[in-house]
Amino acid sequence: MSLTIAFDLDGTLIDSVPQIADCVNTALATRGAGPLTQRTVQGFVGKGLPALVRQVARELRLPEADTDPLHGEILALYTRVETPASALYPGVRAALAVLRDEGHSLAICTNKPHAATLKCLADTGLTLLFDRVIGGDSLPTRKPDPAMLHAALDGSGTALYVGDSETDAETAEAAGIPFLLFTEGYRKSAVEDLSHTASFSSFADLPNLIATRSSSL
Ligand SMILES: O=C(O)COP(=O)(O)O
Ligand SMILES: [Mg+2]
Repeated sequence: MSLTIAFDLDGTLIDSVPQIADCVNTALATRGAGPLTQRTVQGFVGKGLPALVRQVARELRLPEADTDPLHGEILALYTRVETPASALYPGVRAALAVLRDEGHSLAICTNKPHAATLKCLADTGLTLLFDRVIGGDSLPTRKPDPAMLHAALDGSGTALYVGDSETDAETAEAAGIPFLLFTEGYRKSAVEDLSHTASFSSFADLPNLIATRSSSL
């Protein structure tokens, strides 16, 4: 059966924290603030850029009035930063190609800003694999509101969502869509504490996992 499969991006297909931390630290350096470690920045990823900037400002006790300019500067850097192909988690490209060859429709549902998402997909050579790309600023609401996932799935009833975080688990639950949890991303909770249909730790296993699951959808 052919499915529509939506994928989260940061911490799911791409280990993007080094690029995100670079953008954050470049903007902070102009204020004489920071740098933040990649580990700290990783803890702020998953709810979109405005939430990340609020957490950066709180961490460094920056003046409230600086939050909007900081967001604007980080967004401008984020839209231009190069993502190396080596940032893809192992096996991602091959797994996506197999799923396309099997006739599934693929989409992106990420809280990363849309322009930065398009650049990241182009840099890593993934653009043509996806039929739809919904970014964090594509709609009036972000994940965990289910609207983004519904838009990414474009009304398809036979669908799956693949992601790495608490936000993704909540989004899938709110949308009523089966959720496959990639365990090697940026989650903070134990796997058993996240609502999910199945989990996987290697993209080499994903096509088979989806083939097994699709018979019960
Ligand atoms: O929080 C972000 O900006 C992006 O995170 P996501 O790709 O995991 O949704
Ligand atoms: Mg993620």
